[in-house]
Amino acid sequence: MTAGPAPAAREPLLRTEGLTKAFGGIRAVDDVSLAVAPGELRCLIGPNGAGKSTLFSLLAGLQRPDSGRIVFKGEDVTTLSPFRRVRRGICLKFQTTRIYRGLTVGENLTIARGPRGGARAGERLDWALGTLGLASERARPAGELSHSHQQWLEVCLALATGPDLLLLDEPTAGMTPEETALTAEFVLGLAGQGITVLVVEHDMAFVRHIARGVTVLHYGRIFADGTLQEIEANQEVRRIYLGEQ
Ligand SMILES: Nc1ncnc2c1ncn2[C@@H]1O[C@H](COP(=O)(O)OP(=O)(O)OP(=O)(O)O)[C@@H](O)[C@H]1O
Repeated sequence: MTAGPAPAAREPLLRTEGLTKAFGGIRAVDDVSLAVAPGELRCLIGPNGAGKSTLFSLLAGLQRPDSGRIVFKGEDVTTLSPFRRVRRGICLKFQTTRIYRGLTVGENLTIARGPRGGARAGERLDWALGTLGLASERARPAGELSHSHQQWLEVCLALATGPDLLLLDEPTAGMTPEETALTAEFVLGLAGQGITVLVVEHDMAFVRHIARGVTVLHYGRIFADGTLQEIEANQEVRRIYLGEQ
């Protein structure tokens, strides 16, 4: 049997080329070239100050890079505003909550909802609210929710925009191990529904639960990239990040 032609490489959903952002003398993000395939779920890890949040803020358009490009679905979005990126399908869930605490859960969701995604986005949102225990809380002021439910509401608000690429910055911060496990299951569920997800996370229990591709940032650069197994077996990563000698 003769071998057929090699399958065409899949066009990444997101690509960065030489992305760089400095603050004074510190290169927070330093020449980062990254490709994320459609439907991929990837964790971004690295020591404090490695540049993870800055990279996310460049991807979401909250800051402009000094140099380099961001290409999303084949379009150069490097100079687009955050609002226009959301319209194109990139949405960031912040590390800290940005909900309107005095408004109800339902009102927060109404404000966040955009024109993208149609019925499918609505179904995903209903699934998310049910999975995270928020479906019965629609009439409750968001400020009365527990810490974890506020975090989850924030994820749902990002989801309400109908994203193709969801950026989650430390979604399990301050959560119990049980809440962290539920968040990991939920993120796996999101990926199962075709949403591409990049997650910055310090909690290795979460990263292990997800057990997908991992990118390690260190001093603003991509230090290592691979499967969870490859990253955990990498002695240099263990030394810089996992705290081993
Ligand atoms: N607005 C800013 N002004 C000056 N320096 C900044 C600014 N934002 C980030 N930095 C610096 O850039 C570097 C990267 O910071 P960043 O917050 O992106 O790292 P991080 O990997 O997200 O860290 P952490 O895990 O602690 O959240 C750090 O040295 C930080 O002090």
